[in-house]
This record gives sequence, C-alpha cells and structure tokens, in this order.
Amino acid sequence: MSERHYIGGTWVAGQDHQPDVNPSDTRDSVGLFPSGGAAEVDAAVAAATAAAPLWARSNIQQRHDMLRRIADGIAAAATEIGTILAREEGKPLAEAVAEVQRASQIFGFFAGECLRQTGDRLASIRDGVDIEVTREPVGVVGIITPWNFPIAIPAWKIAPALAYGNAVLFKPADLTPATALSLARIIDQAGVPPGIFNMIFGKGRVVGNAILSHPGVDAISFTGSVNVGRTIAAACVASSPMKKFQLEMGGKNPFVILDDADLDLAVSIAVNAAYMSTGQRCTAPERFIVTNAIHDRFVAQLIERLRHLKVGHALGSDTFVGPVVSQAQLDSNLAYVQRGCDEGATLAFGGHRVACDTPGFYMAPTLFTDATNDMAIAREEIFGPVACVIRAKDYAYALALANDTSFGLTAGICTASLKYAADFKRNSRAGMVMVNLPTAGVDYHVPFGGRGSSSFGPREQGRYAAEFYTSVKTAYVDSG
Ligand SMILES: NC(=O)C1=CN([C@@H]2O[C@H](COP(=O)(O)OP(=O)(O)OC[C@H]3O[C@@H](n4cnc5c(N)ncnc54)[C@H](OP(=O)(O)O)[C@@H]3O)[C@@H](O)[C@H]2O)C=CC1
Ligand SMILES: O=C(O)CCC(=O)C(=O)O
Repeated sequence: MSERHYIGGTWVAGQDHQPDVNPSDTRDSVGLFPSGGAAEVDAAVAAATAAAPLWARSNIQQRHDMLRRIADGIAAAATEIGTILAREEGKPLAEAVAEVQRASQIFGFFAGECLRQTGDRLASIRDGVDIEVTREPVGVVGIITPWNFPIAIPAWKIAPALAYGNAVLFKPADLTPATALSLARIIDQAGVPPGIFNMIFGKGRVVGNAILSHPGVDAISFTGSVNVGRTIAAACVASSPMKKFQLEMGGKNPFVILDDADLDLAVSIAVNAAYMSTGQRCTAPERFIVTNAIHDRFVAQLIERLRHLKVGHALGSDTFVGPVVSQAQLDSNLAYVQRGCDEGATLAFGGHRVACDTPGFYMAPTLFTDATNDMAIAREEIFGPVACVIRAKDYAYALALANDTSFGLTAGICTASLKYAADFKRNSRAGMVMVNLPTAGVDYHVPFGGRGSSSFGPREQGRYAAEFYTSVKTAYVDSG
C-alpha cells in the first residue's frame, strides 16, 4: 500500500511513489512513499496559515494536554516505531527504541513549556508609559530534517514549534519517511487541529525548495549538511518577506585523550561515541587527539575493541555497528578511506565493506593513525564509522588542534586533571564540551548547538528553543 501526505488534517494521496529501502537488507522495502511538490506545499501553507491564529491563542492547558498525549502515544509505541526506524535507517534496534523514547521525553518536556509562560512588565524612561515585553509565535514554520535521527530531531523541532503556538510544515528526510509517518499518525490521533501540523514527503530539492520559496512560510528550522544549510540561509535572506532561520549542520568533533586519562574509560568513550549509530551522528568524534605517552596504548586497546564489534543487521540482537544508511553514503565513506590512504595516514583498522547474511551497506569500523590535522579525513565531516588518531606532544598543542576546525559542535576530553579539564571547558571553541564523557549523546532539556559551520541561529532544545520559535514584542502603553 502506498502512503500519503498529511495536509490540513487529512491524509492526501500523492504521486511518483518510491520504495523505502532497508539498508540492512536491500530486498526489504519498508513502504512506498509519494514524492510531493509545490502543489502540496501550497495546500499545506494555506491550511497552516488559516489555522495558525487560533492555535496561537489556544488555551495553554489544552495545548499542554495535546503535547502530553503525543508524548504518551510515542512512548506506548516505542518498540513498534523503533523497529521501523531500525529497518529504514539501519540503527541497531536497542538504539532505535531509545531514540523513540527520547522523542517521547522531548514532547513531554515541551508539554511543560506550554505552561511555563514568561514575560516582563517594565518601567519606561518616560513618565506615564508602561512597557510590556512578550513572546508571540513566529507563525508558519518549515521543518526540514535529516535521516540520522529520524524521530528525535523532528521531535525537538516540532514539539517546541507547537508548544509556542506555531503551525508546522514538516519535510522529513527522503531516506526515512516511515518513522516520520509513525510520528505524524500519533500527532493526528492526539487531536492537533487541522492545518496546525502538516507533513509532505519527497525530495529536498523539490519539496524543500518549494517550502523555502513560499512567502507564506515565516521561518525554517533545518538540520543536515553544511552545503544545504548555506542554500537555506541564502534562500531565507533572499525571500520577501525574509524568513527567520536556524541551521544545525555538521561537526568534526575532537576527542582529546591526555597521558593521565583512565585508558579503559578513554577507549570505551571512543568506541561508544565514534562507532555507535555507525558513526552517523553530527556529535560523533571523528578526530582522536592523543598525547604521546598514552598514544600507543590507546591505539592498541581501541583496535582490540574494534576487532570485536559486531557489524550486522540492525535487528540482529548482537549488532553494534549497523549498516551505513545508503549506497551513496557508503561510497562517500569508502572514498574518504582512499583519500586518507592517499594523504599518507595509516589505515590501522577496517576501511572496507563487510559481507553479512543479508545484502546491505555494511562497512567495518575504521581507524586511521598517523593522521595530521590538515588532511581531508581530519577536516571534512565523513559521517560514517571512520575516525582518525592525531598525535599531540602536550595538552596545549592538543587544545590548539581541537580548535583548528571550521566546525565547532562538540569537543571532549579524557583526563584525570582538574586543571586541564577546567582549561578545556573554558577554551574549547565548541558549543558543547564533554569531560570524561562521549561527545555524542546529549540531554534534551539543555541547549544544543555549536559554533562556526556547525550551527547558525538560536540554539535548539530546552527552554532556549523559545528563542527561535517565538518573536519578541515590546509594547509601549500610555498609562495616563
Ligand atoms: N548535523 C547533522 O545532524 C547532520 C549532518 N548531516 C550531514 O549531511 C550529509 C548528507 O546527509 P543528508 O541527509 O543527505 O543531508 P542533507 O543536508 O542533504 O539533507 C538534510 C535535509 O535537507 C533536505 N534537503 C536537501 N536538499 C535541499 C534543498 N536544496 N532545499 C531544501 N531542503 C533540502 C533533505 O531532503 P532529502 O532527504 O530529500 O535529500 C533532508 O530532508 C552527511 O554526510 C552529513 O555530513 C546529515 C544528517 C545530520
Ligand atoms: O548525539 C546526540 O545526542 C545528537 C546527535 C545529533 O543530533 C545528530 O547527529 O544529528
């Protein structure tokens, strides 16, 4: 059966259906999904525009209850949706179910936000004048998301958008429509008024472009690649009226390991952060920056761990590294492996496709050593199970290497030294800093975002999300 778009509270048939291929087993299709275009975007914007004013003024208790129902609906279906997510994205089942539970917690948090109202009443510098500073919804928000967290990222954009009173036009990643559909069904069943939430399947360059060029869309929240992020920024600035925008993009995150680090902890963090989710996380550390005295022991122990990581089907009970999401991403990963070799780094482990019981996009966890920070494998985001080790003579040099990147999402350090940990926290040029913890895997109630080419615009998640999903109004009133 072919699936449908969700527009104005109705499931709308589409055209040009494409199979949703399981990367663990390319013979399996998770469903047939339509490819939308400008006509669907026009219809969704019209529905959203008509519904938005009422939703903006809706009762905050009812809004809270609606988000709470969505949170509960997601939690109740966690295993079912997690299985769909694992099938279409390739994330091992336990991780996939945990991501669904995280999406539920995010909706729960933003249900609470509906009730935590803020605002200021201030004196004026003029006699007889009162000032009020309040927040209003932005209006119709376009939400464009990637495939690597197909429910958590949509959740941390859709939940605050709804909580702060906006209408949503959601374009999920083309590679992961089935998880998005599961979420949309729950939002529909929770009783969100028609037009307040709309979802259109299809290609970014078609549906995404139609959203970007529509004058009825007031703001865009995007997560994905830097290149598409730049396109979105340019389109938002060029449109009339200009659109507010928020971009979450890549990372080339450093994980610094100092001589005094607990070696077992450092290796566990490296394995967890760089190779879970097949390394397909913007927060994954693709650079291990290791000081001299611990370098060889770290590399040896890490390789020993990599030898035992099970690569396999996302639904396999012992799988640690699932498949890469697509043939294109696998080709890109393998091209980076070749580039690393050509640049003179040592391929210390992996670097090749792996054959499993089912035909899928499997790749061995991969480690380069003898890398330098000017190599492409140390500068460009690979977005796969590929990391490199860079040697550093001391802490100061390690910090300089960590900061020598065009990105700045997250940065980690493993050390027993309070002095170095404190210095790293202070001087790391990243939006998020982790001490003796993985660079990946963040909380949902605190701000998420980075610097440089990693992020643009207000932070996501936690109460900071209000900055993007609301517009501040300053009202001056003659109080007589
Ligand atoms: N920081 C992060 O969290 C993430 C970073 N990435 C980075 O991006 C790379 C590629 O991943 P990918 O998912 O293809 O990322 P993209 O940036 O290509 O896609 C992200 C989203 O944007 C859409 N899109 C693509 N082109 C346009 C356009 N011209 N206008 C509007 N929307 C568009 C995509 O649609 P469609 O799916 O149809 O292409 C998708 O929904 C990765 O290798 C990684 O480097 C990826 C995912 C997450
Ligand atoms: O590491 C996390 O918890 C979030 C990662 C993320 O948002 C991403 O990879 O897109």
